[in-house]
Amino acid sequence: MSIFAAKTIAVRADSSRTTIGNRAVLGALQVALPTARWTAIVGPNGAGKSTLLRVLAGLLPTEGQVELAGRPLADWPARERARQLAWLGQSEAGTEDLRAYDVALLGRLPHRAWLAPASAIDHAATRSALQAMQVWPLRERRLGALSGGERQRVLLARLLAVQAPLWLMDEPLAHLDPPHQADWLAVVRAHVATGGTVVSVLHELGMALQADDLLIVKDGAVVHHGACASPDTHRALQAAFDWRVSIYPVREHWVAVPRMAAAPQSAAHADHSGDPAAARADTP
Ligand SMILES: Nc1ncnc2c1ncn2[C@@H]1O[C@H](COP(=O)(O)OP(=O)(O)OP(=O)(O)O)[C@@H](O)[C@H]1O
Repeated sequence: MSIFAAKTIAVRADSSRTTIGNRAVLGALQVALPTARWTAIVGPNGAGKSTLLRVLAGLLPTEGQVELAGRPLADWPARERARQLAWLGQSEAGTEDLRAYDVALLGRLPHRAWLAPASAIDHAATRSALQAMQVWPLRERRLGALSGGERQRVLLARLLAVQAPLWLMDEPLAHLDPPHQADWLAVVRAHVATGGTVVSVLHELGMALQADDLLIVKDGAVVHHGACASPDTHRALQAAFDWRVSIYPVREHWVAVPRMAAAPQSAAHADHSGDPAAARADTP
């Protein structure tokens, strides 16, 4: 059983400040992200979303403490931590000459002894991850020779191959077409349904609203953390984007539509869904 199963909080950050160089990028933060839920981190450009994700992953030092499953990150042996937390960064580079198969196999490194060859279990996990992302047929191709979407799916396969309970992902849907976005959502939902935890930075608000919870970041601060379906969360989301986004229900989902600055109020507030709840999240 995963050590996360007994914890209600998968990852927690309690920090007074995070700096990059001499620049304070994040202010004081108290973030506690629950186990077995999918949290999407959203906010305007430059708000500090990627920085926060890197802090949660222990990739960027912060003035304070980050805990993974109730234990300070610094207290985790590196290999054990790498088995618990799978990471996908934004615009990752450095493995362009590797075959897609070998890129996904990198996800198995935390499971392998130093310099030990990959085991049958490692190969099975790699194959299953590549198949889940529908890139098994591309396994012999170099990463650098793949399209943007194919490449992203190989990197997602590397994350899956770790078989970690916690996934931290920066823009996982980058370059993915709608069917592959839907497939990724299904993979995330299956992970969460079996007790896994997902934290992802997402720019596409319609996709972010499919998560369980939103963590809204603005100007280096967390301004809201709440359920995606909550009206309070919708209002906080709109406020974070200076009311330049409208939110409407469509069947069981929420959609977010950018609003043109000069659009007449009546047009910007138009609701074609027929659901009277549609208008409620649209007013400052
Ligand atoms: N290496 C760096 N050196 C200096 N400043 C940085 C560095 N990386 C990020 N920043 C700054 O920190 C702030 C937060 O950046 P971050 O990438 O976390 O924002 P973000 O919310 O993810 O933005 P975006 O939506 O544009 O991807 C920005 O003002 C950015 O310019």
